[in-house]
Amino acid sequence: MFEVRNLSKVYNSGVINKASLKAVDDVTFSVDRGETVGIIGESGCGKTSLAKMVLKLLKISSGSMYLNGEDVSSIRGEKLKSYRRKVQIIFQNPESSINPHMKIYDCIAEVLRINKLASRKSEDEKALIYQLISMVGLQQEHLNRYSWELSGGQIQRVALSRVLALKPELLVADEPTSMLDVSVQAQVLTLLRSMQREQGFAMLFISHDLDVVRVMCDRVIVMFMGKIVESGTVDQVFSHPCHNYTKSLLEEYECLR
Ligand SMILES: Nc1ncnc2c1ncn2[C@@H]1O[C@H](COP(=O)(O)OP(=O)(O)OP(=O)(O)O)[C@@H](O)[C@H]1O
Repeated sequence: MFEVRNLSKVYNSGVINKASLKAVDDVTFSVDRGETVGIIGESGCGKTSLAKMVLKLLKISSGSMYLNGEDVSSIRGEKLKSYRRKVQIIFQNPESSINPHMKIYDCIAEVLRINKLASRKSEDEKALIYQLISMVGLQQEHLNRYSWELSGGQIQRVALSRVLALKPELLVADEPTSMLDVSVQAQVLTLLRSMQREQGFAMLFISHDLDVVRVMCDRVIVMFMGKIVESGTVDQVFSHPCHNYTKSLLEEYECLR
């Protein structure tokens, strides 16, 4: 469904003393419809750079990406617009994707209007918005509030309702619950899984939290200094890690349990 082949990202810096850093180094993997692939690794190993390339927010230095078999590495114009609708992200910090000056109703309506998902007849739009918020467990009274009048978990639900509206083919979840209270984390993760079951999208799940990865993912990719050093099913990687870095990551995890 979605595939990256030999993807790399090199950052160049310095005007006089030119320096370059290979943040993502020759990464190849795929994720299928309905499948969740976890991406784990220490801070600075290149997870976000990889996610940004997948989202086409960052230019790739080399390699290629395919969605449903089509090479999307250098698409532009209408094709890029359509790709951006099919590939969505849920951020760590949901506030960053919700305009604090708009009521929640308008934040959701904005997505429907930009993507022409409901006729502008207010009744059609309202019906779809009511349906979306009920799918993510919010009530109609929340629609009349601003994001700063909601809890972190409720804002993440609003962000999810906007993603649901677009029926994405691939969802990149970048630490989607790390800013939430532990009690709310489980609710949001359960919601994410039920959304995936309903809509069937593929998911790339970036997380530092190995417990969450264990519960959410089918397969896992371990990154170290920009490279994939290990990958496999969650059971394989957690029970029989091969690479020294994965072993130390899991030892640390076992100590904290
Ligand atoms: N715009 C940039 N210009 C130069 N270097 C960058 C840029 N963005 C990231 N880097 C560097 O690339 C490397 C990978 O960064 P990246 O943010 O992809 O890592 P990460 O695994 O997502 O880290 P974290 O878990 O802390 O978010 C780091 O060394 C970082 O300093």
